[in-house]
Amino acid sequence: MEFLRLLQPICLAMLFILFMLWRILFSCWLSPIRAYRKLQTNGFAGPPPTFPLGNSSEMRKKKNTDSSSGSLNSIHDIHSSVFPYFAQWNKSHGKVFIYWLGTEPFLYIAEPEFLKQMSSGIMGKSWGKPTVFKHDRKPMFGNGLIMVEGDDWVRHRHVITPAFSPANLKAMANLMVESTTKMLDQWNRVIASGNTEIDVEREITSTAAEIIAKTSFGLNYENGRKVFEKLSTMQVTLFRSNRFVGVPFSKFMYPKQTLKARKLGKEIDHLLLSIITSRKASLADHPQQDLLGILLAGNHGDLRQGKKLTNGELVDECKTFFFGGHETTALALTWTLLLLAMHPDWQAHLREEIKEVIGDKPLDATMLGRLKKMEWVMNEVLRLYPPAPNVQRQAREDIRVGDLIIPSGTNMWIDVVGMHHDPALWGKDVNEFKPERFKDDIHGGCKHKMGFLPFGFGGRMCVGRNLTMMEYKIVLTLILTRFSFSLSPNYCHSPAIVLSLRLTHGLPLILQPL
Ligand code: HEM
Repeated sequence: MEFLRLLQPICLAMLFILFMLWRILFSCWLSPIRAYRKLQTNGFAGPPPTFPLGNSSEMRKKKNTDSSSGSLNSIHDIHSSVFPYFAQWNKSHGKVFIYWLGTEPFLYIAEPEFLKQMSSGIMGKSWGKPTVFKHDRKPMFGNGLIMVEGDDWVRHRHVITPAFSPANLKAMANLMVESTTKMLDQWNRVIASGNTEIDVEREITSTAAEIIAKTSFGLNYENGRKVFEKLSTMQVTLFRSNRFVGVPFSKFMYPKQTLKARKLGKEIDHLLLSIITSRKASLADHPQQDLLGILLAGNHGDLRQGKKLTNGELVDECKTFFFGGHETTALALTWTLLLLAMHPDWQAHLREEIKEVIGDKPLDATMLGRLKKMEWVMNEVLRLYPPAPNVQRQAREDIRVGDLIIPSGTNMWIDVVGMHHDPALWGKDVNEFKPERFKDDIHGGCKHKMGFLPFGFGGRMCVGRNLTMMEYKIVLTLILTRFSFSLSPNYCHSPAIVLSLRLTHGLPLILQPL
């Protein structure tokens, strides 16, 4: 009897261990293999994976050998340096194939017609985001608009979209002028002290952070800086550690980074929650016209009726705005300054246009729409150096593309850099800086409308693109009217992916006041 009583907990413990082993075996081995077989029987192939790393070790090896700085001759031909493994597999497997991140199969897509057919019948709310990235990026975006799915995505998008309306954005123009002018005054002081070389990447990034802190949260830079610094540290911790994404238990291989990212995530949540709580308390007496103020003012009604975000959701959206709102725009501007430094003729064209459109009048948001050449330049920069270098999806239903079926649950990786640098879509001059491509064609002469995707596609297209366009034009106009610039001999060209497409060694420019 006594023996039986002792046996019971041991049996239960063994059952539990067996259950856990079964779950691990199922999620790390059986389920991915089943997904892989399904993809294979549906006609998809790719580089052979090994268990449990998939193709990750091959990808890491290629990255380590191929991502050295490029020569200035083929400077913009970046696909083979930022995604050397994809460039290699493009040659052997074409523009649609399967590769593995750990035990997660991904369908790689760099073929616009395939993308068009795949996405034509799918609404924004019916797309998923790969579960492996949702876990991986949780401290960064939580369940903000970039990651949320289904009816929750509809509710978030419904509350957020009006905050980015042209009327609301116009009210932010003065704040942008103010922060940029402060930066340029500082450049003048540095130059007056005898130093004509400035790392403009650092300067633009911190001004873009100041702009988003003011336009999103009505914060001065000091308060915004705290959130910004923690987010930047988290980004580097999460995305520069060369981790094995998708490999089971890989987070235990880097416990220090995992714990650091989690701790930073909590600190940021805490900071943002205190900002939101105090803003809510003062909403009636001090309504503010920044993004958070507009969100809070519109955020009434019943959660179930789809009109309201909880405090936790607001925190996640603020993180998303902070990250999505400053880094991508700062990168668009920084890559532009690199290209304009290399092409002084385009600096001159833009100055001429600014003179015609704005003249000596104070800069005002209503004038910006007439800066057409600046739009061509922006598009060409986003084509050559897209700050968001890829877009990811997960199928939530079986999707038919011609004779092929993409099974529900399939992860997809859309290679934006690959499509933007594909000579079959853009012609032989694909790697040349030619803003005039966009003169009479919003697709820049690309042979397929879905070959140019700097802001994503379909219902999930970037919600902040109008804000970006306004900030881009204001900052660039002010820089061009006050300075001419050329590339410093200290510049080292080494674009790299750290979630976004970034410059590894900054952008030192030689500046000359006009
Ligand atoms: C040059 C600047 C920018 C670029 C290149 C860019 C790029 C993108 C891309 C490619 C997507 C689609 C992601 C996907 O489909 O998975 C996206 C979505 C998004 N972007 Fe941007 N973005 C920029 C600026 C901004 C700004 C300024 C904000 C906000 C302040 C912002 C907020 C968002 C949000 C919230 C989404 C998710 C939309 C949804 O899924 O419904 N972005 N962005």
